[in-house]
Amino acid sequence: MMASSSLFQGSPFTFKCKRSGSYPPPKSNALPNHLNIKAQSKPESPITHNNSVPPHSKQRRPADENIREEARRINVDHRHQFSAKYVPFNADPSSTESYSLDEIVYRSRSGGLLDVQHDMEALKKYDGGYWRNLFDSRVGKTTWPYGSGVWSKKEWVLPEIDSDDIVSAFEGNSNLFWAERFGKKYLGMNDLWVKHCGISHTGSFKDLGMTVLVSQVNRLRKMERPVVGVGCASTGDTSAALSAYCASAGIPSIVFLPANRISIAQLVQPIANGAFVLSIDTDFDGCMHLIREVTAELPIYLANSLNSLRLEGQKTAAIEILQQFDWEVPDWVIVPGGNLGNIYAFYKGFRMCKDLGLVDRIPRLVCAQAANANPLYLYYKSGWKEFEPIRAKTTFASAIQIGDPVSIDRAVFALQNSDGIVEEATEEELMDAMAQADSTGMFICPHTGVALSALIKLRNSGVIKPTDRTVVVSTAHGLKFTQSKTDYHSGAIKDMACRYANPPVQVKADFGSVMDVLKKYLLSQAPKH
Ligand SMILES: Cc1ncc(COP(=O)(O)O)c(C=O)c1O
Ligand SMILES: N[C@@H](CCOP(=O)(O)O)C(=O)O
Repeated sequence: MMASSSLFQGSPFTFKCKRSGSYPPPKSNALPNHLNIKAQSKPESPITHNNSVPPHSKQRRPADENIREEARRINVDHRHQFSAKYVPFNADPSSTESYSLDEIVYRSRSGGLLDVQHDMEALKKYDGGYWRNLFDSRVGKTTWPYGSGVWSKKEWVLPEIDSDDIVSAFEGNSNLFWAERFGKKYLGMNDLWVKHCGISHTGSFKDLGMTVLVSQVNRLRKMERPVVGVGCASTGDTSAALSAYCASAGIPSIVFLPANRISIAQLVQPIANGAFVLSIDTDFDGCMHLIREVTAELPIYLANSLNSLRLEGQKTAAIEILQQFDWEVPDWVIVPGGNLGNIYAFYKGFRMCKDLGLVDRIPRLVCAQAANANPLYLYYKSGWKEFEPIRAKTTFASAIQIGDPVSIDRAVFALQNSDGIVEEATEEELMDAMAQADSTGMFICPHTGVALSALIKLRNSGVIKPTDRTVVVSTAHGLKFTQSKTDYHSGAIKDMACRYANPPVQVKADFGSVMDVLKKYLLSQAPKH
C-alpha cells in the first residue's frame, strides 16, 4: 500500500497514518512556546501549529484510485473547527439575524444584502504565519481540492463543506503578470502588474465564485433540498461559468441573456455546455429583474452575485495577489465594476488577510466603470449623496453594461473602507487602452481596458505615483472579445480615431510587392539616431 503521507507533503495538517501513527512526527524543538501552548490547548485539533514544511516525499497514487478517492482516504476531517453563516450585510452589531449556509436565502429580513460571516475567533486561533504557510504549501499541487486557488483557502471560503461535494476545475492560481513594457512606455511605472483572472477555465474571474456556488448546490442536492436547477442573468461571463460548472456536476443550468448584447464567444459557451439558454429582449438589468422573480417562484437556485456565496470564491483572488507578492501589500488595486460584487470581494479578501494577521494593511482600491454604464461613478462624484440607477448605454465593455448594480451597498462599503476611488472611461479611452496593452504583449478584454484607462488618468493626475506598486485586475480573456478588437483595428468604429489600430496590409501574391511593403515596414521600425 502507498504511504498516505504523499498528499500532505508541504501541508501543516497532520493525519493518522494507518500503519505508523501520525505524520509529520512531532518535533521536540520546532515550535515556539506560544504556538505549543495553543496546540496544547486544543488537543482534539488535527492541525499542528508547526509552520515548517515537511520534506518532499511524493509517491504515486495507486493506479485504481482517483484524486477524490485519495482525498477521501487520507484527508483529515477538520470541518468541525471552522464555520460560516449568512448575516445581513453591514448589520448593526446588536443584530442576531443569521442563516445557515444550507438555507436557500439571498436577502435579509429587511430586504437588504447578505454577507457570509466567518467564525473569526476560530480562525484567529492560528496566527498569520500559520495561514501564510498553509496557503503557500498548497499552491501548484494536484491534491483534491487544494489544487484550486479557491479551495486552497477552503477554511476561509466554505469551511464546512465536505471536499467530496466540491465541484472544481482547479480554478484560480492565475498569472500575476509584470506589465513591464506597458508600465514603462505609457506610464513611466516600473512596478505595474496585471492579475490575469480571465486566464481561467471559462475565461473570466467568475469561475472563482462559481466553483463555490455550484459546490454548495451539489451539497444541497445531496441533502435532498429542493434545487432543481441553477439560474442566472448574465452579460456573458457568469452564464459561461455557471453552465460549465453545472455541466461538470450534472446539474441543470438556466441562463437569461440580454438578446444581441453579448459577444458570440460568450453566447456559445452556455450553449455548448448544455445550459437552457433564454435570449431575452431586454438589457442585463431587465434579465436580472426577471431571474429574481423566477427564482422566488421556482426551485431554481440563484447564481448571480446577489448570492453572497459567490463572493467567497472571488475574494481569493485578493489573497492570491498578496501571496504572489510574498505577502507584501501593493499600493493600489484597480478593478472594473459592473454589478459590483467583485470590488467588495477584493476588499473582503484583503481585509480578512489583515484581520487574521497575514499582512498589516490593505491596498487602496479603485473601481473603474465605463462612462456609458457609470452609476457608481456618478454616485461617488455626488459625494455619495443619493444613488440613482441609470439606463446603461451600449459599451464595448459589454459585460459591465449594467445600470442598476445589485451590490451597490457592498461597493460603497469597500471603497469607503479602503480610501478608494471611482474612475470612468469613455469608449475611445477604453478601446485605446486595450490596444496599447495588447501592443505590449497582452491580449486583454475591453473591461480591463476600462481599468487601464482609470490607471492612466490617475497616473496623469499624479494620484498614483511612478513607483507605486499597482495591480490592475484583468477580468476576462481577450479571446472572448475579438469582434471589438477587429472593429478597432479595421478603423471601423464611428467617431473613433482608433489611434493604435494595426490593420493587416493587403498585398499581391508576388515577390516584388511583398518586398516593397516589407522594406517600407522595416524602415519605419529602424532605430532613430
Ligand atoms: C469581464 C467582466 N469584468 C468585470 C465585471 C464586473 O464585475 P462585477 O459585476 O462584480 O462588478 C464583469 C461582470 O459584471 C465581467 O464579466
Ligand atoms: N458581468 C456579469 C454580470 C452579472 O454579474 P454577477 O457577478 O452578479 O453574476 C456577467 O458576466 O453576467
